[in-house]
Amino acid sequence: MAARWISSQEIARHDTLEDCWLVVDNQVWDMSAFAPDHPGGVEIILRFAGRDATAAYNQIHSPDLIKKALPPTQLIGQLDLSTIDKTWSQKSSLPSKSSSVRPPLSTILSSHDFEEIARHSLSKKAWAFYSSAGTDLISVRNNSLFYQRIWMRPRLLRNVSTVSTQVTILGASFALPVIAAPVALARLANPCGEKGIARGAARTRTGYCIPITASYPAEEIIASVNRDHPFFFQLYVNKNRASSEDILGRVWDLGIRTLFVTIDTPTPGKREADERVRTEESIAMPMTGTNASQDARGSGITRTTGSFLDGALSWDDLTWLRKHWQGRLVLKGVQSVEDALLAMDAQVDGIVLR
Ligand code: HEM
Ligand SMILES: Cc1cc2nc3c(=O)[nH]c(=O)nc-3n(C[C@H](O)[C@H](O)[C@H](O)COP(=O)(O)O)c2cc1C
Repeated sequence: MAARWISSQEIARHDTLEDCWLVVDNQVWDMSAFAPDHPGGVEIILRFAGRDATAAYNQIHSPDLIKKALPPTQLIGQLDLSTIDKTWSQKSSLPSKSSSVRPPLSTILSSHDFEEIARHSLSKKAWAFYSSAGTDLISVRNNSLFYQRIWMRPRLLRNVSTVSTQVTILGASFALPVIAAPVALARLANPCGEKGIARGAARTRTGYCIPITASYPAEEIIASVNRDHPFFFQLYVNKNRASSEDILGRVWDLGIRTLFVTIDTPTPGKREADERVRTEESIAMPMTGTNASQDARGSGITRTTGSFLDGALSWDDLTWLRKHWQGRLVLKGVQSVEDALLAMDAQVDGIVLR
């Protein structure tokens, strides 16, 4: 088949995650499907979307990798060299080394490494949001100290040549006894947002509790995963109960059967670091219908998106919840023995501490 010649101007128009073309050695590749799964991170691909990535690509990869990694159908043509103008040449030089370039995943050894890299590579606002905690940070600091009090008492001389981390949690079978917690607005850290987390969870057969505060609607998150996986869903109850009922119906229709209802947030926390860093772009939560904004007090994402939270929620509302949710019910955020006992009396299927 004759090569299709593509002008630099046309290539430049395909510069988004959903519609992402990239040039390597004058060949034009459609990276839209591969970009979110690029082992070197989606950001670097996005940075070259609609541009010539030859120099950056060759610094890292061998020339034939691209043909091995991408199906031939993604090769859509040849850069028409006669259309190269000044704008194209300028954009196609190597970008200066920026702190937003993250090291290869394989070099990250622990969650402390992740935290350190995030501190330097996230936007100021994203870092303030994810790393901040309530008021004087007393709970968050002490939580880490309490974790350090948990010690193992190893029993030895057991045959551990084959071990299995396989586990069943709330009726769902996982490869590891770990569930990724619901954390709002993952898109602040990466354009794939919760879709990326969901894909990773499905690929590694680990749990993920999709938050109502996600940056994508649950429908889009689930649709981006190309295999069956038992996802959980986290609900903050809305003052407008009809809105919560609608969400519960949507989540059920997606095949989700386990609901975590967060009960420790009758009102948004006072996250001071998050208040202090201005919100530069509009940040929406499609399922809560709220947007991050700024006012005289500051730019706290938690506060400005949390106006829907229902401070009137009480144990009596479990009857209402049961009426609209036939699946498993977990209460998230229990912090005292007394409340754990009340949860048992209410016959919920589980509790999450803190
Ligand atoms: C243009 C098409 C590209 C394709 C098809 C592609 C494909 C891949 C593949 C298959 C890997 C897995 C490891 C390997 O086999 O080497 C990888 C890793 C990686 N890629 Fe790319 N890549 C592309 C462009 C780029 C560009 C432009 C950069 C810019 C710096 C880049 C940076 C990286 C990095 C840093 C890794 C590290 C992986 C690790 O060790 O964790 N890639 N890429
Ligand atoms: C930035 C951030 C956003 C969070 N968003 C949510 C949320 O939307 N819903 C929820 O139930 N919990 C949310 N949480 C709480 C976490 O799910 C988790 O319970 C908490 O961070 C304690 O776990 P950790 O010690 O592993 O951080 C959030 C926590 C953080 C730090």
